[in-house]
Amino acid sequence: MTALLRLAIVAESDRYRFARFVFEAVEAFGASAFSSASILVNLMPRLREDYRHVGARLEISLLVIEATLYCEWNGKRVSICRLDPVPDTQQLKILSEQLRLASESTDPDLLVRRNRQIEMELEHAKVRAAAEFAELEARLESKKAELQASLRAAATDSLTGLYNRGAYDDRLMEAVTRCARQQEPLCLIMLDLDYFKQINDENGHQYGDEYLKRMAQVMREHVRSHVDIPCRMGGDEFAIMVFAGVETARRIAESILTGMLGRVSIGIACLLPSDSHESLIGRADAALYEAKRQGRGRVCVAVSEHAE
Ligand SMILES: Nc1nc2c(ncn2[C@@H]2O[C@H](COP(=O)(O)OP(=O)(O)OP(=O)(O)O)[C@@H](O)[C@H]2O)c(=O)[nH]1
Repeated sequence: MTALLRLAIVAESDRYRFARFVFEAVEAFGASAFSSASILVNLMPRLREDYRHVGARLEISLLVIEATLYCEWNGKRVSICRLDPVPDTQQLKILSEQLRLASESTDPDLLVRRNRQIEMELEHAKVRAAAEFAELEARLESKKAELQASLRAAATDSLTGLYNRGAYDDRLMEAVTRCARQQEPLCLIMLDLDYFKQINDENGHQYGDEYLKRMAQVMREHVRSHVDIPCRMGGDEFAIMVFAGVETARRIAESILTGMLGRVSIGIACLLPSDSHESLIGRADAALYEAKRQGRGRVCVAVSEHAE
């Protein structure tokens, strides 16, 4: 006995599919299509009855037993036609494979199962992709944070937390260019602690460090946060970019002087239309030098500055 085809009848239309496969087999064996058709005509209502009786699913097979093609379901067997010549094993194998492929490609049960499988795989792929995306995003965020932290570190003086010399140079260049183009006020305040060497020598380097930190704190307290830019140039030298006129800069400088108990010399220069950033630094430096020269602990404004 060779089973050529097993099919599940789960919908009315499956009976017709089965009939089509029977005809394919009859044709392949070169048997009489006419007599097979008349048998099928009688068979179809019986299948419908039995399908309705079982309710949901009727398993049906197409078999070759010796020289006869049969249809079998629910323990019932109906002969479709005699096969002459008797097909050999190879022929049966090829036909059975053909029918299997044809029935699988349209088997509603299989299609539903395949769809479910595809849906499940898609769902898994979606979940996997979402997880991978979230992980990628988290990695990107942490890289971004790392990058921002290292950029901040590169621009920050580690002792005081103020901008360092490199950042000061960049920011001043930008500020001069922008303020000159937009005709906005910019003052540069240069500050240098008085007798800091002596403070260090008398109290130790660690005390000196704390003193530098104190200076940074006083500067922060008196500049306008998120507007003006305080920096540590190196050693006991500091600077502030003040985005305002000379009177505001002077007020800030006086407050810092008071905050440091009069022990800092301060020079101020304001941006002139003819200024480059070097000439602005030069005049602020000269004003600071003048403050030192006059005896320290004071604020000097560069000579060419106008009042606000
Ligand atoms: N504690 C400490 N000292 C520093 C640091 N950087 C520089 N110094 C010291 O700061 C001192 C600066 O001395 P000077 O340039 O002579 O300045 P000064 O003693 O304030 O003199 P005047 O500015 O003329 O009043 C030196 O002794 C440096 O060693 C630092 O990060 N920490």
